Amino acid sequence: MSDEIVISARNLSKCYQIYGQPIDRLKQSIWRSRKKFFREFWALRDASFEIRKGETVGIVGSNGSGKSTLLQMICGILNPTAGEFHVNGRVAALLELGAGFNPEFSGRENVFMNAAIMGLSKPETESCYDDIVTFAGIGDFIEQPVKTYSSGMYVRLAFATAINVSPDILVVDEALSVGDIRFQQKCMAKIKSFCENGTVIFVSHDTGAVTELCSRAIWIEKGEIRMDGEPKSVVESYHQYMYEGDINGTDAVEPDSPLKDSPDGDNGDADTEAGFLQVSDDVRQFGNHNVTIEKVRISSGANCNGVIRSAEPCEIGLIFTARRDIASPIIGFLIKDRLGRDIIGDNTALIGQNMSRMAGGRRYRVDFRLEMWPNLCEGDYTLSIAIADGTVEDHEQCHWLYDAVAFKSTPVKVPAGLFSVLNTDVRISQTKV
Ligand SMILES: Nc1ncnc2c1ncn2[C@@H]1O[C@H](COP(=O)(O)OP(=O)(O)OP(=O)(O)O)[C@@H](O)[C@H]1O
Repeated sequence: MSDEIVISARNLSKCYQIYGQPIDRLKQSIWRSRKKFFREFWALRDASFEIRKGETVGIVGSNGSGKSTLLQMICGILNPTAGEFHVNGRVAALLELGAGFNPEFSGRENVFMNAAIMGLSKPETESCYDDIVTFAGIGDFIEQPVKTYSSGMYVRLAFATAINVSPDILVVDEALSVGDIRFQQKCMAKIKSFCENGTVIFVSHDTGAVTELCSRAIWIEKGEIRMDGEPKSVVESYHQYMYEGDINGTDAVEPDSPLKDSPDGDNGDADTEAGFLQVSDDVRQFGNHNVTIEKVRISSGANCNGVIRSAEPCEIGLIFTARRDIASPIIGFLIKDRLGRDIIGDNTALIGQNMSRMAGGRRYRVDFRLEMWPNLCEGDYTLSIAIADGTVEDHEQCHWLYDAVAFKSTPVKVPAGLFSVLNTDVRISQTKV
């Protein structure tokens, strides 16, 4: 990444005019600015940021938060209502693929026309033409009018054109549908290789892809930038916001309210709690605090919270106190890798474990026993733990601890991907030729 700023936005805003009924539009055109027949809706307000050359920026946010509006302004498809905006370089938009194609023109003519719109000279387009045709893989159809193309062929050619004309900035909407699974993977591989050197802006609901692909993330909510920074923290705050939406209005007790004494008088036992780590205050966490997770442990044999070896049994344990009755507890864990990608997770509801009501004022311990720790890539991982009340579809988060424990996982054999199965038989047979 260089220091060169390729996109800069200052107080960028977009306001739509919402008309109650179609006739109001006509009235507005007659009355002009003397009377207002619409209400204003600010899809984006005061967005300020700078994007440097080589950055891969993921944009996250809930539905209708303003992500596409921002992308469309970056690509010049929409004009801002207010604010300043500068783009330094050629932008390839993978948004509405093929929107600029003329159906009567052949594929070849459309490639040249689109490339010209993106600022390429004829010799420049000629030099990348073969790459475009090879990437699109539509064979002789390239000489046919695009109105004869299937929808898949249409987007293949549009994608191939956009990505092969050496753009400086690639703008991608994840909702982009680019044909069959093989072509989608080819597109993702192309986008990933572009990410290595080019500048990419990437809108996605797949927060795992954002932490994996991006060097920076911007979270937009209700038309405003809520957070801009390192992808893992931005995604965690966004997740937290999404869950807190569920728990608004609950009469949660204060996190620091005194705990009731346990009716059993059982407030911890040094022997049974061996290896458990006290949750420290600096662990990122959220929830309504109807439950407080106090201690956590991941262990394998004699190893606690340090190194977990593949193919060995593993236990994940937590000790918590219910401050209120929890009618339908769901307890789960999530293992993430160093890029924040979710690798393994499970919870009592998915396991089918029947969980009875947990009584307020009592202290509980839950242990997950994993028969065999999977063969994960060698590296650093974290354990997140959560307790919710409700069903998988509809619940309140009581206490969620992000990355409560960090540990290393060592494989029994080097996996070719993120992990591998533990035992694979190979059978070789031969016949005479
Ligand atoms: N042409 C338009 N006229 C009026 N309102 C619009 C128009 N286009 C978008 N909006 C509104 O602006 C808001 C932001 O829309 P936008 O498409 O940018 O959201 P988004 O974050 O991309 O959503 P999603 O994740 O669902 O794709 C939404 O409330 C949407 O209804």
